[in-house]
Amino acid sequence: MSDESRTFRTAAVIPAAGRGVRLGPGAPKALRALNGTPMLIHAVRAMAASRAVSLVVVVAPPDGEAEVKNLLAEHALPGGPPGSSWGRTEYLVVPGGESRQESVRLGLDALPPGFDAVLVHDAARPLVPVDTVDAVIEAVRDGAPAVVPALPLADTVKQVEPRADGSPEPVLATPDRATLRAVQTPQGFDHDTLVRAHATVTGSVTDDAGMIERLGLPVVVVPGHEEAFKVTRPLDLVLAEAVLARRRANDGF
Ligand SMILES: Nc1ccn([C@@H]2O[C@H](COP(=O)(O)OP(=O)(O)OP(=O)(O)O)[C@@H](O)[C@H]2O)c(=O)n1
Ligand SMILES: C[C@](O)(CO)[C@H](O)COP(=O)(O)O
Repeated sequence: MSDESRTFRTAAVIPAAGRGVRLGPGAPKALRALNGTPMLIHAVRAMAASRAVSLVVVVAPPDGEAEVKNLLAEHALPGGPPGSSWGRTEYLVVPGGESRQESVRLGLDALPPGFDAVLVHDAARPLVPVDTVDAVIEAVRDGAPAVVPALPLADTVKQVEPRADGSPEPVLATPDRATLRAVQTPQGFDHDTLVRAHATVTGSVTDDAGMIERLGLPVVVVPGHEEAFKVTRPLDLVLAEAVLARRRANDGF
């Protein structure tokens, strides 16, 4: 990182308030364990691993704020426990909302003044490598108002006419796969632009960059990473454990 990076302040907001319905019954998804450690802690460590990130705001399940604070205090984190000011990275916990969008806005509301850039990172993407995090920050620092990491698609994609009754869905079109990307997080934003988007854009979106698109501002893509996949369904847990086992074998971590 250049000298300039010392004056460019970046915070990370981690929405972690979802239930994880698609993962099946159990604790809220972010609190479920991967290799014995809550998914959320992996995600927090992934953000704090970047030297550019000086504050991590965790948006907890609405009834899980105290539990999340305890988890952050119990697990080793770069910069020390929540509230500590002696370390490089500080941590805050706030309660989340009904939707991902609302949870992100509540996390943004908790940010103290003085941040240039904000990352928004799903707790459900616990294994994103630090190089991907840094690539996103770098592109924001270079002037992009919004940056998303993304990967080309491995499958052919069909546009269909959805059928709620379970009957076969008619195919309407086959979009050119070369122009499509599967979008991941952390997504990175100019701070003021993201705050404006959350204050003014109405209607639901599935990612924060979608709000910037609705403002008519540019969003750019940097390469994502296979290990930044989202833990959504039960098989994703198996994959995440396998990735961690491979890291342990390779790095002794
Ligand atoms: N009200 C919500 C809903 C989701 N999220 C967070 O948004 C991220 C991405 O959402 P997703 O993977 O869809 O999580 P869930 O909403 O928990 O999953 P599901 O739709 O299966 O319930 C997750 O880290 C999740 O905790 C959130 O903070 N607040
Ligand atoms: C933000 C996101 O992870 C980017 O791929 C995704 O849009 C979240 O969507 P979900 O339907 O809430 O999983």
